[in-house]
Amino acid sequence: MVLVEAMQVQEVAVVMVPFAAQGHLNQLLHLSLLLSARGLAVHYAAPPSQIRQAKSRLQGWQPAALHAIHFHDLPIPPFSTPPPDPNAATKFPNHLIPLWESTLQLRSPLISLFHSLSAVSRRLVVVYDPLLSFAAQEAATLPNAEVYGFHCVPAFFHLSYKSSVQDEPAQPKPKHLEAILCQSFDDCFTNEFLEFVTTHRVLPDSIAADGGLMNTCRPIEGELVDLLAEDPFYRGKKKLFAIGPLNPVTTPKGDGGRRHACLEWLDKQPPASVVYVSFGTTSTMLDEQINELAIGFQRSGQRFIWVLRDADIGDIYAECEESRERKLPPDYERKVEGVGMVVRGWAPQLEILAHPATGGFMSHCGWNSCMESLSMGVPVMAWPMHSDQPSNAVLVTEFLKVGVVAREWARRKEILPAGEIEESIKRVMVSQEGQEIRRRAKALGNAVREAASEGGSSRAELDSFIAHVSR
Ligand SMILES: O=c1ccn([C@@H]2O[C@H](COP(=O)(O)OP(=O)(O)O[C@H]3O[C@H](CO)[C@@H](O)[C@H](O)[C@H]3O)[C@@H](O)[C@H]2O)c(=O)[nH]1
Repeated sequence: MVLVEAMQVQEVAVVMVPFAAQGHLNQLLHLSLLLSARGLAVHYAAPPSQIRQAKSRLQGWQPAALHAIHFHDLPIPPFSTPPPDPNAATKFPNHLIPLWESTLQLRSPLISLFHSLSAVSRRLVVVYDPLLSFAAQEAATLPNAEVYGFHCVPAFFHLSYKSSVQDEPAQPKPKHLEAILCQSFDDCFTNEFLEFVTTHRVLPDSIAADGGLMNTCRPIEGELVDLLAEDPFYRGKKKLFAIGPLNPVTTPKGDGGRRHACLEWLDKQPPASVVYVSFGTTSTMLDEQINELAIGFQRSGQRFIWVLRDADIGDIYAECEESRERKLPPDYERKVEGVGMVVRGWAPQLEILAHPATGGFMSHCGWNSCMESLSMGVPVMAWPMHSDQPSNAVLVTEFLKVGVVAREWARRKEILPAGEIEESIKRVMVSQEGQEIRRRAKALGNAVREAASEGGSSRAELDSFIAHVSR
């Protein structure tokens, strides 16, 4: 009986179609590993440099786990990889648009892949990023295919974004959520990106999706997932599976290789004493702001690890047309030695957040960072930059109350002075108010980890998704 079930599972081929950006590649790679660990045959299809990037930056899994995934390097035409512009009017990574334009050419190699897998599988299950919804349109033409949209952002973002843009009357919301969900955030996206989305109709309104998968969970926003499931797109027809966090929630053990120096340093610090600072892979700070951050951290007197890097370029393995030297105040790293560490390359964020010495996270609130922080019980100092981040910051600080706003969205065009940076660090790390925030973050972390463990709600929804696609 067990053997028959296992064979049936193998008759299902799951194909992941991630959008080309670290925050998107990463979530679908975690999901691939979760599904393949449960016996499904998983295929991950993307341009070669994106696959290489996703694999090399994976955290929380033993590298050998990757051998179970079938990676498909799909060709795309050459594209330019300009550097990010720190002086741009908004922080949205417009410099990635040439890459995204080029990934529109994935349609043809994807069709070939879908056809060949469909021919040898009882069922083809395509999990696609809605920013590449042509993948769903193509797969849906095959008789044995099912398509599931994968949402890289929380239900909160969908609900608040829909409230701000939709022409039809907004979906009624419970009174207590009305104010929090109806805030609108200007300038989250650039006109160039919105034009890209509209011109290529990468997000058509009515994709024939069979359901949706969300990297979120009931302890974080169960009520909001239920509300989203009431949306006319899902109501009564399609199932939404809240299966997050997708990142491993037990302290990652490392792979026996050399540990990053910042982890060795963290080992020597007192519990919950270090502020981790990182603004993800799509944001670039002005030199003036870097200077204020440096002074603010130093003045706060708190220990810190600061990941000081620009946004990724389109192909991180290509030579960048120009690279910027990010200056710190003179002799800064020597002056903060023992208290603060500046990391200029890639930091092991998941391990840092899971480390008992980490007590707070100054973050741009990208959804991976939010989920990683929420699952490790680390409170947030929110500094949103673009996209879903302003609304994620509201979710974390106003709805969940596990963080403070470090930089208000309304002040996005200002250089935030060192004094205010110092203040938000102290609010979380050492104030009376911070004590309560830290307590809530810890309790939520426990609940999120339970949700992802045996008997938890996210595990049950993942089981239900696996049973559904393997039926
Ligand atoms: O030195 C570093 C820098 C980043 N990370 C990891 O990189 C990921 C960053 O992802 P995220 O926090 O989501 O930020 P972005 O890279 O900015 O992600 C983009 O994609 C996300 C998912 O759609 C959106 O929520 C964001 O707004 C969008 O900017 C996380 O897993 C981090 O752990 C590291 O491990 N080390």
